[in-house]
Amino acid sequence: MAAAFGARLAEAMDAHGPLCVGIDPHPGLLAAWGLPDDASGLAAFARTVMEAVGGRVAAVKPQSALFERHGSAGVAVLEEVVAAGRATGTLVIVDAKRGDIGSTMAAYADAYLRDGSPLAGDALTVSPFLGFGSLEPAVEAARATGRGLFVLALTSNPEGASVQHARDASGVSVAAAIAGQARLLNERETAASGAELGSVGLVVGATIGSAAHDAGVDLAAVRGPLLAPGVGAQGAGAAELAAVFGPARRAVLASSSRGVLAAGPDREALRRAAERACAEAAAALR
Ligand SMILES: O=c1ccn([C@@H]2O[C@H](COP(=O)(O)O)[C@@H](O)[C@H]2O)c(=O)[nH]1
Repeated sequence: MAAAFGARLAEAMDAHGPLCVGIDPHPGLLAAWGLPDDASGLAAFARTVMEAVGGRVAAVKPQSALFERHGSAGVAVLEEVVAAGRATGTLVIVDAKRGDIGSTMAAYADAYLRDGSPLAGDALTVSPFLGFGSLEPAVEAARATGRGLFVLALTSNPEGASVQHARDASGVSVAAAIAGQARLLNERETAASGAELGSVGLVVGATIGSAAHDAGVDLAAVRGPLLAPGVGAQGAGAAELAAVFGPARRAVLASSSRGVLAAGPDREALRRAAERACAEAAAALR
């Protein structure tokens, strides 16, 4: 079995810095790159990004929806991205936000977290809004194969607050309850392995301002990686990263998609855009 995802991610961030480049082939970006909005354009886009940043950043995060919109041929391109990540030693976080009843979750776990599956990258984003316990098959598959999960907790979109900040009768917010469950799993893993970070991360948007504090979420206590989308096109930058994550900042993997991809299709320009975004994130999270 591969080393645990938390340890592999910590090593990748030490080597390359705290940036994940999102691969989001939006129709507008395909057009701006002079590519057709079909599976051939998608493949050219994804290959260009991987050639530009593969082996140079800690992780990439393909957005599954933007591959799925091209049907089975698009999903085949997502499989290519997973393979390219493996070939270049770049961690692949498949952003598919899966979540369902346990029996169906087991099938998602087979697709995205089992050795030998062409869609299985290094980690998967998952949704806990059918109950954290429904994620158990994914937790188990990730643990068994050295993969990781990023559980939605405080998302970067403003609409997320209406659910995530809601409190139960004892005053605990939904986000704090999710963070507490991740913390328990990471405590178990890190107690056994001695690793700094466990493999059950959270998605916490870089755009959320004081929401972690307001919702009673102690991000540092989670002892798991914190995937922070919202950098770049959604408006967050160095100041927001520093303010949102405070004492948890060493666990943060900042994620930017359109903010980097807008520099394409020139590979050198893409590479430089990723380097700039990484340097900014590193300075903010030091
Ligand atoms: O809370 C969340 C969770 C996931 N995302 C995803 O990240 C990227 C952001 O793209 P940008 O172009 O950098 O805005 C995208 O795939 C989202 O689905 C998020 O933004 N917020």
